[in-house]
Formats: sequence, C-alpha cells, structure tokens
Amino acid sequence: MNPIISDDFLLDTEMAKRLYNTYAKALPILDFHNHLSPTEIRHNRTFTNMTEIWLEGDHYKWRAMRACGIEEAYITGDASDKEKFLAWAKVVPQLLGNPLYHWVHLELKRYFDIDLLLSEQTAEEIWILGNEKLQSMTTHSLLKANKVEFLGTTDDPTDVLDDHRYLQESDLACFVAPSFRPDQGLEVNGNQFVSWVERLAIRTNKTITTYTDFMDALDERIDAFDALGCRASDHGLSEMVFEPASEQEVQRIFDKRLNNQPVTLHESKQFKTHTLLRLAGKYQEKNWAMQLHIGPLRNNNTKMFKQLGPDSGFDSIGDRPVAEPLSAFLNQLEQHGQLPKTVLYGLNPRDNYILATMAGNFQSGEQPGKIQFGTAWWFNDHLDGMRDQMQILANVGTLRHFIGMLTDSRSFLSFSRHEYFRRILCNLLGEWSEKGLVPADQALLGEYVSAISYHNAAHYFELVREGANQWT
Ligand SMILES: O=C[C@H](O)[C@@H](O)[C@@H](O)[C@H](O)C(=O)O
Repeated sequence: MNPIISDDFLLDTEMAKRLYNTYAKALPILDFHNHLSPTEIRHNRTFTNMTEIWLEGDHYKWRAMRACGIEEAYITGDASDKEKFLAWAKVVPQLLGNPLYHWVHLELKRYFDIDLLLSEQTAEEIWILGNEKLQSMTTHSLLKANKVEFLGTTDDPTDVLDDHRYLQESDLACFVAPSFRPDQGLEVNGNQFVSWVERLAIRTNKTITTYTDFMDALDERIDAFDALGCRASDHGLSEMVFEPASEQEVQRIFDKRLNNQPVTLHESKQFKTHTLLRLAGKYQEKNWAMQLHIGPLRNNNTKMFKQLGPDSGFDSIGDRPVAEPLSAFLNQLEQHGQLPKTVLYGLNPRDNYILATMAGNFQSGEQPGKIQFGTAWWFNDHLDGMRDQMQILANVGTLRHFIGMLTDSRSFLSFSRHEYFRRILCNLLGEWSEKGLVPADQALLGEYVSAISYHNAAHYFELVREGANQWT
C-alpha cells in the first residue's frame, strides 16, 4: 500500500479533509495554461509505454535525473525507452522532498491504480503494469477521466491552428483553445526574428516591410486566435522592461533589424515595450487575459542548449528588477484605458510581494480579481511555493478571487497537479480554521475552495457553462 498517497494526503485537519472531499475533489478542471500538443489531442494519441507518456518532454524529470548522475543517453539520448524508465525508477527514491516524488506516486495511483513506490526493485513490475494500462489510454480518455473542461494551449501567432479548428468542430467534450504567445515577435534582437516575420507574412498573406505592416499582421492573427476561442495571451519575459518610444523610433528599429543592422539593447527594450503595449490594448478589446511570466534565466548551459534546444531543463531564476518597469507598464495601459485582465507570474520568489501588491494597484470594478497574482510557477510549484503564493496573496490581496491552478505542463498525466494544489489550498484553510484565524465555517471556507479551484477561473476566462456541467 502506498504510504504516501492516502485519502488524507496533505490534509492535516478534519476541516481540511471535509473541505477537500466536499468542495474540491469532484470539481472539473480548467487548465487555462499548458504546453499540451493540440496535434496529440486531435489525433487522440496513444502511448506505447511509460517512458513516452511520463518522461518525454518533461524537463522537470530530466533535471532530476541529471542531478542524480544519470547519463544524458538515458534522459534525452538514444537509450531505449525501457532503459530510460529503469534509470528514472532508480532516481525517484532519491527525490524525497521534491514535488516530483509526490507527483509520480499520485499519477501512478490515479491513472494506473498502482500503489507501489517506484524504485529499482519495483521498476519491472510497474513497467509491465503501467504499459498494460496504457493500452486503454488516449489523450481523449485522459481528458475525460480528469474531467478537463478547458485547455488553453500555448501557440505561436504563425501557427496554422488547423488542429484547433478541427477540435472545435469535433465532438470532443473538452474545449481546447489556443493562447497567443508572440514571444519570438518581441525579441527583435533574437536570431529567429527576421525568419519569424517572414513566417508571419506568409501566414497572413501580407508583405511586411514596415512596423505598421508588422502590427497589422499581428492584429490579424489576434482576430484568428479569437475566432478559435482564444481566452488569453502568454508572454515569457526574462525581464520586465519599460522603455517608452515613439512609433517613429520603433519603426526605425524595425527597419534596422530587417536590414540586418545591429539593434542596441536599449532599442530592443523600446521595441518590446512598445509592441507589448500595443498588443495589450488589443487583448483588452478582445477581453482576453494577458499572462506575464516574468523572470526565467534561460538556457544557462550553452553546450546543452546547442544539443537539445530550449525547455530542456537548463533554465533557472533571474534577478532583474521587476517593480518599476512593471508599475510603469501597467500604469501606461491604465492611463489609456487599455489595461486588459492580467495575470502576473513571477519565477523569483523574491518578487512575490512585488507582484501581489502590484496587482492591487490596478483592480477595477469590471470584475473581482481583474489583476491576478498567478499561482506558483515552475521552480515554485511545490508544497512550499504553492502555500507561500496563496499566503502572500491573502496577506496583501484577496485570496477569495484567486483564479487558481494551471499545469503549465507538456504531459497528459500532469492534471494530478490540480489535485495537489486543491489539497494544499484545503489544508491551508483548514489550518487557519483550526488556529481560530478564520471562522470554522465550512460553508464559507467551502465557497473559497470551489471558487479558487474552479468557479473564479470559469468567470475570469468566460467559461461558465449554462446549466450543470457535463460531469455532475
Ligand atoms: O513549469 C514549467 C514550464 O512548463 C516551463 O517549461 C514553461 O514556463 C516554459 O519555459 C515557458 O516559457 O512557457
């Protein structure tokens, strides 16, 4: 019997147990930000073995394996799937205290009904049992089993979006919508920028020679995303920037770059600031949420970046200033009536109070929690990080209007992170109740739990279903 994942996992008080079982456990999932493949959903992908579904693309696990001395061949290299699984099984007992240790066993239990602890000793049995169960699993069945009602995938403006078009015309119960991620179009100094502009021109059947053409093309893609139900943009920002520039200055910077002339760091910040301000205004028109993911220090290992590319487990946390550029950016939008719904995610825990308090500077009567301090992200989405984020939000803002969890994952097994989050939330409220910090009022606390686990996000992203949802 798995000594970790019991029914009361992470629930220390009777109130926490009641809150989780009564208000959280049965709720559907709105995973409004992830990196799942719309193609794999369209084609209802099946998985041959545990390595395919569990280790493929999951750089969290890759980092852990490297830290335990596993050779790259058994992580992303040319070892067999079974060899990679056995290497992973050898690593898991060395991960006590890392959220992966919990997620692995939560996933084994929830998806495979396997109660064993993964180790070298149990690897062969779990490989066989897991692979057997996988024969009846597809991306559609996993979405249904987890009661996933909405998926906001992450998509480039130059993407064709055919998979999304197909899915929306299909009878798939889950609503899958693209999210607008124009990062490559903001990195004017990036190696990909010119080729990205060329792809944008092809996608929009336009000639793009001026900054005005560029923005017109982006506006057209925003309309195309919106027509497919897009609810949000997403921006990965290594640092928050705010360097104002006139349209003429930005036009000149654009011209320089297209003519392969060097663009200074200051000019690149001006270009990013101006373009993000313009895009934010469009998001506000579309009533989309603007998600700002601030602070990664990416691709720190040049050798491995050249070998594996981005998002392969060699990123960490930057320490660039956030408060002043973010304040100026949001303030500029607010002054012009162009501030959209905004979700602020910070990768550096040092910035948590900055983001949580900044959100409070621009709330409005449009809706509760218009500006969100987003859930613990990436290196923070563990027991301490999730709890800290909610405690800080409660300390300086309103936990009640928090839109809660998302997986930000590439794996179809990661929906168990919503359960992880809901248990942490219920335990926090249960603890406050036990200490007399809040009323021991189950109905009131239950309202927090169901709002933060589901209903706030349903309203925030305009996903409220008329009548009962399909799983009740
Ligand atoms: O939680 C980790 C995330 O999936 C991380 O891989 C993403 O945040 C990705 O780097 C991105 O830029 O969106």
